[in-house]
Amino acid sequence: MKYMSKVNGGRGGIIINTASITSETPFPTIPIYAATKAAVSHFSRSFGDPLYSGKSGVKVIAINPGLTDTQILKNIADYSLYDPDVKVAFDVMRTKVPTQKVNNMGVGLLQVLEKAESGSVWTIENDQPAKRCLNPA
Ligand SMILES: NC(=O)C1=CN([C@@H]2O[C@H](COP(=O)(O)OP(=O)(O)OC[C@H]3O[C@@H](n4cnc5c(N)ncnc54)[C@H](O)[C@@H]3O)[C@@H](O)[C@H]2O)C=CC1
Ligand SMILES: CC/C=C\C[C@H](O)C(=O)/C=C/C=C/C=C\C=C\[C@@H](O)C/C=C\CCC(=O)O
Repeated sequence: MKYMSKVNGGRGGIIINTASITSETPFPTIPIYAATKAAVSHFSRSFGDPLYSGKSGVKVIAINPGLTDTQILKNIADYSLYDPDVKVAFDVMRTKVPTQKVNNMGVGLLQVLEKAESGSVWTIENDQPAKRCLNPA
């Protein structure tokens, strides 16, 4: 921000923070992970306010990916509280929710870069276009 800000002679820009759809709803299998993502989303909404972006010319935006086919989905044990039933519960959840291809994150990100206002949060899931996430819904 220090170097991007127009206040300091920078050119402005866009910061995209990666949250998760787990930031929007209680998520018992990964409570600490979900809480940190809620913080990322909330921080982006606040720091993206025109109070800051109006002067700096730097937009701050968050994205909430849904389940996406990457390595992190194989590392659930590293992120959950210790309980042998947690991995089972997570795997059951995964059978009920579609996992999107990584490519859709790239497509959705371009859509967000083109149209998102500073302070907005966007969900990208299920191989669908990016959709603005309103809070409260
Ligand atoms: N894959 C999914 O279903 C979802 C992923 N996300 C978020 O997307 C982002 C990217 O994750 P993925 O590509 O899915 O996972 P990934 O496991 O494929 O990639 C995560 C990368 O972060 C790196 N990393 C981990 N800890 C680090 C550290 N302390 N310092 C520097 N690098 C570190 C790892 O080496 C790895 O390259 C993460 O913030 C994740 O929480 C959000 C929602 C859903
Ligand atoms: C490190 C943890 C591994 C993956 C988390 C992943 O990166 C992530 O952020 C996204 C998860 C997305 C989940 C998508 C589906 C949500 C479905 C809801 O209908 C289910 C709601 C609650 C589930 C309760 C639970 O499993 O804890």
